[in-house]
Amino acid sequence: MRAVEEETDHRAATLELIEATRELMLASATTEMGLAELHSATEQMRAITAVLAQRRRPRVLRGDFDAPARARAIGPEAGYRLFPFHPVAFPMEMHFSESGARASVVANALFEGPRETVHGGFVAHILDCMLGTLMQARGTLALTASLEITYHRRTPLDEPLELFSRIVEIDGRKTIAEGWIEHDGVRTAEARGLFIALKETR
Ligand SMILES: CCCCCCCCCC(=O)SCCNC(=O)CCNC(=O)[C@H](O)C(C)(C)COP(=O)(O)OP(=O)(O)OC[C@H]1O[C@@H](n2cnc3c(N)ncnc32)[C@H](O)[C@@H]1OP(=O)(O)O
Repeated sequence: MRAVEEETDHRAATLELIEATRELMLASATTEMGLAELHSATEQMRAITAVLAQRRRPRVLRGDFDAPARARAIGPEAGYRLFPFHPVAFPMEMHFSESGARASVVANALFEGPRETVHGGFVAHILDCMLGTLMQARGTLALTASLEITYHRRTPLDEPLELFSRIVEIDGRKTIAEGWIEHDGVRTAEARGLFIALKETR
């Protein structure tokens, strides 16, 4: 995979920290260790938090706005990782073609809504990311004005999911994009979004 963004050592170290945080979140939420281990782990985590909180920035680090466009210019072999510095965002890497985008993901236990099923809000988050980042990759600074999600069937946890998005129509500042999630070749959810290009430059 070709690296799209230049990373300073500090950003690279932050990436690793965030990856470790994701692993910690899953381990914490699913551990069946005994009381002693739970108390001890909590104490250690609070100690780590105290160290990290000594110097903070007000917001999570952001990726470079142009990085998706650079990935799209390279072609589908280039991967663009969304929200790499944000442990709560759904971890996904998008690949762009001339006309659309795709990604392959697996949703773990942290994203469960109904039993064994991805929460509908995370489905919307994933699809909004697929549509919005495709807009970004096309060089348009646009926000979601509306997003309609149709949940056809349950989107399963711990199973390979294929994500897709494409542009349907462009009319001045308005773009309609659609996206969908497939499991085993069957669509579980679809999205249709209206994006409005901002008047101001970023
Ligand atoms: C810097 C990095 C940025 C990365 C962005 C990635 C995107 C990720 C996707 C997201 O999650 S975005 C976050 C969720 N969305 C928002 O917070 C958007 C909140 N809404 C707004 O900020 C404004 O309503 C919006 C920018 C969408 C539109 O306001 P404007 O003042 O720019 O638009 P205006 O009111 O002039 O309307 C322009 C056209 O769009 C139409 N329009 C606007 N909102 C609409 C709507 N909701 N439904 C239908 N049409 C709508 C409006 O009628 C009009 O049509 P006409 O040109 O034909 O007259």
